[in-house]
Amino acid sequence: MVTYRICCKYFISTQYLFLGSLGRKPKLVEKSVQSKPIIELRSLSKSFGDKNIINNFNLAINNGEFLTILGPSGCGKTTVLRLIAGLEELDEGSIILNGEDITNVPAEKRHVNTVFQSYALFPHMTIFENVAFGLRMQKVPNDEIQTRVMEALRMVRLDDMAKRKPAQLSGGQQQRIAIARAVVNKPEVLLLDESLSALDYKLRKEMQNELKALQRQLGITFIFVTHDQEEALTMSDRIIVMNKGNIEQDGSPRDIYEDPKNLFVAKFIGEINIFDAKVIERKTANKVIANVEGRICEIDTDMDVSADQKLKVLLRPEDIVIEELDENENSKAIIGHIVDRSYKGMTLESTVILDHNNMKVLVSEFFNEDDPHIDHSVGQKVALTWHEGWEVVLNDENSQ
Ligand SMILES: Nc1ncnc2c1ncn2[C@@H]1O[C@H](COP(=O)(O)OP(=O)(O)OP(=O)(O)O)[C@@H](O)[C@H]1O
Repeated sequence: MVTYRICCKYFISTQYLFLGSLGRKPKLVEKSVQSKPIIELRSLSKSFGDKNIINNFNLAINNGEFLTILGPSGCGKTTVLRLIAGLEELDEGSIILNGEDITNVPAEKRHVNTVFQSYALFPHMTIFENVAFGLRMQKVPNDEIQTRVMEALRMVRLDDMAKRKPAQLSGGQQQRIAIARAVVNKPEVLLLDESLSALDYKLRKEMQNELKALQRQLGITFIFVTHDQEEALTMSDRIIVMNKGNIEQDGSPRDIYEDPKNLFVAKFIGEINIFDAKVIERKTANKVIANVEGRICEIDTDMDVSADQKLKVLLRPEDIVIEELDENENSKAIIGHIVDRSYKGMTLESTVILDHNNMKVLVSEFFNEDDPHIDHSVGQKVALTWHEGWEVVLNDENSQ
């Protein structure tokens, strides 16, 4: 444990220093998925009574992709999933699976399977019979059922539990059985609706890794629905952020976290500090001189801006550099004082109140015992700047 923590600290702090010297965040190696769409949702609309839930919803999901639909409760995530599964009828639009229009194909004939939040295992049946159920309904021969069920159970590493009943399994194991029951039908697409939300924190973390590994191993397209942003960032190749039935942003986890397109996405994913800024003048094609909370500095933007235009500058807690105030050295910084400080394992978090407007700013520093700057304390006057180029700049009028 100690070695692990030291390694982590070393990795993160060296990465952090390396980044600081480069002035940009590290490149991640991202898995490539086939760019051929397996599912196309074309202009979907759905209302319940007179309440419109989904309106003109368009999305192409690539073959082999782990796609997460993320959004607040009630935004329509499950409705999208149920429309794909054929469990709800569309008002308008069409659904294409592998080039074939399946809009009017009944749920049981679609090559998609759903794993729900409640695993819905039959309590009186053995694990084997639970997994075999769909195949028996399809009148698959017995010897083939035997082979396919055991193969699916081996895949989720529960083949030694085939004779048990669901009540004799833990929550995580039951969840794996629900997945085995879905994959035994060899679906082209697996739909997972809040499938991990009933698990406790530790098990949930383990299952996130297992599910991701399983998806890579199976090569099946996964469409995963969650309102948990951390889960979405950890597991997905691509995230769709939804709000009130619309797509706010469609991108890789890194795009969504580091380059949110609007304030809704920025606030929904992780912590963010939102500074008011006013344009002074353009300096180069992608740099503007601006007044950000009283700090005259350069910000990165190629937006078409004019003098005095209001902007928003968005900074994650880890983007901000916090230093002890030295009036001579930090005259170009934003000034405040620390009101709270908390240890988070690999990071130290400070809450800073800005002197000029009492705004609360959250700052996160990677923990490094050798760094004297980490020695800040509550009450201390501090100067805030940020790693050049890490800011996200939004138009004030677009950022509502
Ligand atoms: N069968 C239904 N009849 C009437 N209203 C429904 C029905 N199903 C869903 N709704 C409504 O549609 C809206 C979207 O529901 P949906 O379940 O798709 O949201 P969600 O984003 O998945 O939310 P959550 O994260 O809470 O599950 C909600 O206001 C919900 O009350």
